[in-house]
Amino acid sequence: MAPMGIRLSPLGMAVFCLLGLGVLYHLYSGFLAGRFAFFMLSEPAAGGAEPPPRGSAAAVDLRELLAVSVLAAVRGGEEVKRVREGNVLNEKAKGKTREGAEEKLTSGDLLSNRRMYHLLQAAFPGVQINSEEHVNTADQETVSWDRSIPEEIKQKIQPKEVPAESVTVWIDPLDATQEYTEDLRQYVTTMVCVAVNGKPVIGVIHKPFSAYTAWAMVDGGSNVKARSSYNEKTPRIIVSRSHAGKVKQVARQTFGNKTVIIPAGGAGYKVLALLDVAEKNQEEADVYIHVTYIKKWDICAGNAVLRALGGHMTTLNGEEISYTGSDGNEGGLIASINMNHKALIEKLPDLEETSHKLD
Ligand SMILES: Nc1ncnc2c1ncn2[C@@H]1O[C@H](COP(=O)(O)O)[C@@H](OP(=O)(O)O)[C@H]1O
Ligand SMILES: [Mg+2]
Repeated sequence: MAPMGIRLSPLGMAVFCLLGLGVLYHLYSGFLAGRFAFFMLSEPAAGGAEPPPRGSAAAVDLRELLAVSVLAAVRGGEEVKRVREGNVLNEKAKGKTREGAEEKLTSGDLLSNRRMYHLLQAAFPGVQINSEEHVNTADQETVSWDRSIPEEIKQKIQPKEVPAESVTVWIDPLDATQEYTEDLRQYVTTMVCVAVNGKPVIGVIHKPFSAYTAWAMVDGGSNVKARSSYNEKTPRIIVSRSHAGKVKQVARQTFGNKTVIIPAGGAGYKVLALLDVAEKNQEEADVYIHVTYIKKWDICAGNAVLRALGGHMTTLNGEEISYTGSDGNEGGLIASINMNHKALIEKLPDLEETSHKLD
């Protein structure tokens, strides 16, 4: 039997060619070409977020967010400094911590918060912003961002888009308020943190009284680095001076009675103490430990900076802290860089047991 042959009529051939041309045109100019170009140009988003379609209204560029975060920390810091130098703090008590310490609020906190919040909110209206102080939305401060990106950020950081809904920004308009009221200016910082899907990705820590700013972005770059060495055997431990709880006992139980303990104000200041910060009023330490309850705006920026530089900040049980949802962190914290963080955690006493023994 002869093999079956397929014969196309001339009309069939023409239809077939037209269809082929249509497919080629679609590939060249349309949807797929755009998608291919996007994947060629961008790396996976920081924090594991799926990259949104390029140019989509719901996308935000992390490099732009970093630039605005630095600006917000600096502009907020101007208010913090102005109020302190004017000596009219209007100090109030806004409540008490769980341990019974008075939580203070000053005009420095409120004016800095107002500036930082409105600047970030106007630049990124689609992004969730959590700030330490209450924001009066009717009281719109018009601080706008001129969209300029500082040269150093442009050189070190590539644009990186993520979906706006994956981002949570945490603002601390004045860290170390207690020390601010005592005029211990060296401890005071303003901080901004950007979390993507709960992971801290961008951290900015600014010292308003010495015009020093540290920033870092995970998988991006930074203007600050780790020190060249740390003392892992007998680390100097930096701890809170005004919300200490049992941290000194925990540090001594872990590292011995001779351990050097440095009490200091501010979570931002204590993270900077672990880094190479050329600042005359900055102490140095090897590990930062905090045992009482603390809020996420106090620790997110430091966590992002440490993570970007290869360090760690976890709860005392070694769990990562998620920067979405509730604003509190219950599990204490331990922060280190260029050390075996897991080994540090294993050395810590069982906290439940410790708190019974120490009561
Ligand atoms: N037990 C606690 N409860 C509530 N806030 C706490 C806390 N311990 C520390 N903090 C806050 O964490 C920041 C750093 O604390 P410390 O200086 O004691 O290390 C301070 O933030 P603010 O100054 O921004 O309020 C402080 O209020
Ligand atoms: Mg704070």
